[in-house]
Amino acid sequence: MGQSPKPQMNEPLAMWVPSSSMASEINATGFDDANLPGLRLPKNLRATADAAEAAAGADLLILVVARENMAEVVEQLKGKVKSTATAVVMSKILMPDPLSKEKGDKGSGLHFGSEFVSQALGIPAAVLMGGTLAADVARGYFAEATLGCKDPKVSEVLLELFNKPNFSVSSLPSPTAVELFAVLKAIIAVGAGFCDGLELGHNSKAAVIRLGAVELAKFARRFYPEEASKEALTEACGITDIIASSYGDSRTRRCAEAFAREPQKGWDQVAREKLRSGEPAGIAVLRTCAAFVRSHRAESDFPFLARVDEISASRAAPASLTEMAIPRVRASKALKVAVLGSGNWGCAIAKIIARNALRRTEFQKDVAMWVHEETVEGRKLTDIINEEHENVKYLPGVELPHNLHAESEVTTCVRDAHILVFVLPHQFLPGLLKSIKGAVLADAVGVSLVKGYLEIDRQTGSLTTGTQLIEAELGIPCAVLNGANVATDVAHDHFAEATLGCTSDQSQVLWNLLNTPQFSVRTTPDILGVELFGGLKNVVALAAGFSDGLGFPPNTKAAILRRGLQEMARLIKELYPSSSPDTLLESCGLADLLTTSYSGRNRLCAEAFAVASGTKSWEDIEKELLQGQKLQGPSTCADVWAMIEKRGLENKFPLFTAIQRAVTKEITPEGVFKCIGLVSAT
Ligand SMILES: NC(=O)c1ccc[n+]([C@@H]2O[C@H](COP(=O)([O-])OP(=O)(O)OC[C@H]3O[C@@H](n4cnc5c(N)ncnc54)[C@H](O)[C@@H]3O)[C@@H](O)[C@H]2O)c1
Ligand SMILES: O=P(O)(O)OC[C@H](O)CO
Repeated sequence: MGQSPKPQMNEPLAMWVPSSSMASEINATGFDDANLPGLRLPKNLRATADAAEAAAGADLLILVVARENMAEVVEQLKGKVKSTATAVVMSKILMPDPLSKEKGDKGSGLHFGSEFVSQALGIPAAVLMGGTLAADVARGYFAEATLGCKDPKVSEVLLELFNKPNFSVSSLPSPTAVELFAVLKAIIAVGAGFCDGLELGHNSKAAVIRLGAVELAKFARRFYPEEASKEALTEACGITDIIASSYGDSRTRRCAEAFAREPQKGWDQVAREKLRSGEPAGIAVLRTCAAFVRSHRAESDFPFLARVDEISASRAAPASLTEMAIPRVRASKALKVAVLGSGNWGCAIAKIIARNALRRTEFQKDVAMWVHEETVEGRKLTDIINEEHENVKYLPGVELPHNLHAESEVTTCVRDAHILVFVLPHQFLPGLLKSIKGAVLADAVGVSLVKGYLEIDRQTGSLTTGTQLIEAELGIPCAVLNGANVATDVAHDHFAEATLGCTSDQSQVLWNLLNTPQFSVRTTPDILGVELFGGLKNVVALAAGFSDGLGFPPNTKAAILRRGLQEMARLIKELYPSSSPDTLLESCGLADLLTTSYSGRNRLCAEAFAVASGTKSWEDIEKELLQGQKLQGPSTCADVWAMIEKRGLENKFPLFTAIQRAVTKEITPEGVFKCIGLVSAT
């Protein structure tokens, strides 16, 4: 490639296939029915079962070979490739490094595909990997990938070769950085598949994916400190690939789902039934990586990996995936708790709080819950809740603890309360605060579960968040709890995680109040980071709903979520430069974006909005689909947009800008994807 940097793509393109009968079939028909049924291959493609013949005279060798064929293909190529050629490896392969003992402590002990190919053929190897489920890429739907290439000149040529309007490629200077995420993400897809097989619901799945992503970043930092660039996680080879393979129909996820349903079948049988082949590639990656971690005696630092490995080796039951240690309780004075709000999430969290109050001596046993009174089938909602222990309108079918008391008088509810839990739709927060001002204890503490309260000063563009408003109006400190918490799943005790942003003096008591074995709370001092991630995901979830409404496949949806997550983090940094970059990987960040974008109300309504093609208003859709619950995305979006516009930041936030234009019908939902360059060829 050195002498001729621009490959000539108009010449016949040779493609190696595993058998001569397959080669003849493809050359005769123009179709590869085994791998890509129904799609005609380009006319200049010529199949051959002889790898050396396919590679003869080539400047560029694209290796996109199944794991089980890679060694054989490379063997056939040895000594037959041009010494100036470059390989581009797309196969996601991991093997134990045969040289690791000789390398001693310096050796990583793992061998990725690019290193294997480069060493065997004596030529440089780049990689190209991302959220690229093949069938959808072949059909022209938008997808994105990351090129890992050491040589900047070669990188330029490859970017030109691969970048298309519907296939967006960016580059990093290290192939290993790309492979670390794109290959090891298979372990996360195994965990995601287990969640699907166990039917754990979206919060649990988002929590499992988040735990996996955190461990993957930690693994990279620990064992590949030079290559592990922070960016790789938030590039297409990281977040996009993790999401596409955990939610799309990736082979690893599909097999793991089947294994969790019937572990007695074992991987071989599951793979035969689901893939018509042997053990899926992701399981080989999992085993190799787990053995490597054991050899470094580091299992206790990678509990997610260890647990997924135990389940896959039938040493633990699939259901143990989300087991958590039972927390210890510290006794102190009995605190009165008031829950302000009684909607879908209000009742689900009140159930947790009331159960913890019964168990733990530091809380008074009776918990008060303020209900915005209304009549349901001729009866007061407070009476129904107090007599039948069920909120039949907002959380039907879930029994509420008997020590939870519904109260319609808000000042009675907050009287003498030490802890005020704010959990109502953001649009009603200012009204509530006005009505309780002067009625709360001076040493009370607030904790806000409200997502999306962002008050923008239209003159200056300055921002007041919900916790800031509570502190200013009531003169009490306020913590925040946000996370991947679709309420109905939490109410049914499916495992979920949440992030508690609070000061150190509040953290123990609030954690004791909110944490349970099924609702795992992690604390951070980054209060505003937690709160803003919780609000901003409402906006990105609208784009996820548009993607579903328009029928876009998993690669495209994963790409829009990655772009959204980037803009969320960028806006938080812009507003609060001291916020922690680590908050993105807490439940309130990545995991909440996932659960909302796959099963939340914002997603649901935005999908309906896209399907209606401009014929329905948001108000009508909310009424039709949410049975009295509240949609937050469009109004949060308007607030975010006001902030962006006032500060002149449109260019830095193209996705938020485009979503606002679609929400207000200035452009179509499809226009959002076009505005940020996600164009599908179909
Ligand atoms: N539902 C979820 O899955 C979920 C999960 C996590 C966080 N959240 C967040 O929690 C907050 C509360 O959401 P929710 O799901 O409990 O509410 P919801 O969407 O179920 O909203 C209905 C609630 O609003 C109340 N209401 C209606 N008019 C009112 C008024 N004028 N004044 C005061 N209250 C009024 C209703 O009585 C009812 O309690 C929101 O910020 C939401 O984003 C929701
Ligand atoms: O249903 P949504 O879209 O309001 O999202 C619900 C929760 O915030 C998910 O954590």
